[in-house]
Amino acid sequence: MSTVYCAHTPTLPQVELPARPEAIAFPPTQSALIVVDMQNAYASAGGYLDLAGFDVSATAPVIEKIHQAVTAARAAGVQIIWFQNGWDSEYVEAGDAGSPNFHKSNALKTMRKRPELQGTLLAKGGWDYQLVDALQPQPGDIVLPKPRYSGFFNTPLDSILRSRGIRHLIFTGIATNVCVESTLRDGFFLEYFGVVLEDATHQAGPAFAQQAAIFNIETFFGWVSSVDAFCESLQRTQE
Ligand SMILES: C/C(=C/NC(N)=O)C(=O)O
Repeated sequence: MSTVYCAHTPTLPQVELPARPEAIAFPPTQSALIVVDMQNAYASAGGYLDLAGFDVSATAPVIEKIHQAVTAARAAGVQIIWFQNGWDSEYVEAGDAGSPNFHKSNALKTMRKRPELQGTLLAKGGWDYQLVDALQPQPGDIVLPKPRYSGFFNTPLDSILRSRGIRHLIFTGIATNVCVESTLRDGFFLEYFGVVLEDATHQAGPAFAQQAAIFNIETFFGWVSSVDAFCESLQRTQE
């Protein structure tokens, strides 16, 4: 089966990553590994998703897979970008009743239902907002706060990427069907090549939400691979 190459990066050394629907090549120095919202809110018992009734019992292996992907990517010169989703503790950035986010955010809805949680969920400075202890940024990584599901909306992400010549985005994190898919889709419209490492992601909601997101990405917006394939491909190019 053929491999997809970006026509604008032909002279750089390329990593060939086995993926679905076909292999994709990317130059490590013009690629970013994006870790989406690996905060206590999304990955820890007692965090927002858990309190809102979503199952977070299977996030430990995802954290481990992300750790492996980040370590391999960093060693290969891939830019690491950590997203952190949330708002100021007064929730001004979340929007008021004039914003659909006010009505659709399950974090905001949970706090309206349980006023004792007000000011805790996804609030900057709090435990819920923090990245999980096992995944911590290192010098040279970029940490990007974002106020909505897509990492491209109202953030400097596009400038950060374009100023570094980055065209390839490799996605990990939670939730596959919300912030991962939203950002990958926006990236597609902005001419970024998006790959998701599926075993380093987890959905918010039932298993079919993961399957549908992966189907959408594989079929319409990007490519799907695994952490082992990613690490092995990077290793091969460094030998
Ligand atoms: C449901 C949800 C998902 N966020 C994400 N990081 O994918 C939310 O923020 O409410």
